[in-house]
Amino acid sequence: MGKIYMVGSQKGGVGKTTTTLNLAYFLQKMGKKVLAVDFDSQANLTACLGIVNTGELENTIGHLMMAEMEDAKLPAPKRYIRTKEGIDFIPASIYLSVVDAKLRLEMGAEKMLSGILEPLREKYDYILIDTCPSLGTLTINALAAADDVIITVNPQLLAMMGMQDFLKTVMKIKRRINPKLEIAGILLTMCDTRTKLCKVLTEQVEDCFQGQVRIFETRIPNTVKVGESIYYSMPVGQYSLKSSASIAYWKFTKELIADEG
Ligand SMILES: Nc1ncnc2c1ncn2[C@@H]1O[C@H](COP(=O)(O)OP(=O)(O)OP(=O)(O)O)[C@@H](O)[C@H]1O
Repeated sequence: MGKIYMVGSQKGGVGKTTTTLNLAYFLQKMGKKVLAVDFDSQANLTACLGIVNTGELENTIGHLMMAEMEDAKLPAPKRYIRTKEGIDFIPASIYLSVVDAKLRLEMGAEKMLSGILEPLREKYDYILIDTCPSLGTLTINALAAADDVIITVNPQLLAMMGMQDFLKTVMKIKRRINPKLEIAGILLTMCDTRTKLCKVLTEQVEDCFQGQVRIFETRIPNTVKVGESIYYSMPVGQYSLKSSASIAYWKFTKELIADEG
């Protein structure tokens, strides 16, 4: 049975999509069967996987969520799961924002994504959910579906802002909806160790969460190679295997699954 990771954060632009994409890439390089789910109406992960006109897509995660809400039969997985570079994925589009608005009025709304992903567990070793930067109904759905959360933090932005709110939401969902939910750890992304600000904010995260939440040893460096790889719709591991970000994401993938045996 596959394990479901949510990659989340209350902040935008902190490397959630980049982490989901590269984790998926390196897991499949290790021979694991991976499904990446774009659960953000910005559809950045979908674009990173080579689909540009996302507005024209029919079988997106938004469409599946709508069908789930309406108790309609879901299409067969082969109709909505696509594959790029060995990574299976479910795309997103702006339609997910329509679903978001409808979800708020729906009874038992927090379990919709779980209803879609549970039957897929048996086909995959890992299911990775890329989420939007909010604490709204979509994020709650992702937390209700996940086993573990990877929290991405960019220590160049005000790293601590909103972290406590995000952790409180995770704990609330664990208590009320999804008792198996755990925090896999905090991943520091876009680290520029040459800058004083990055060092100060990294220490702040360590001081605040050490002993409470795991902080991954691997730090993802800030490098132009990531932007370039996204421009070419590729994981950085594929675009530039020897780049510092690629090496770091490879290390992070091994660190993440090391305890799983
Ligand atoms: N290690 C890195 N080095 C340099 N740039 C990076 C790195 N990681 C991500 N970026 C860039 O930062 C921007 C935001 O990254 P990303 O889309 O992964 O964040 P996000 O948290 O998913 O954003 P959102 O919350 O808007 O979905 C992108 O332009 C991406 O190319």
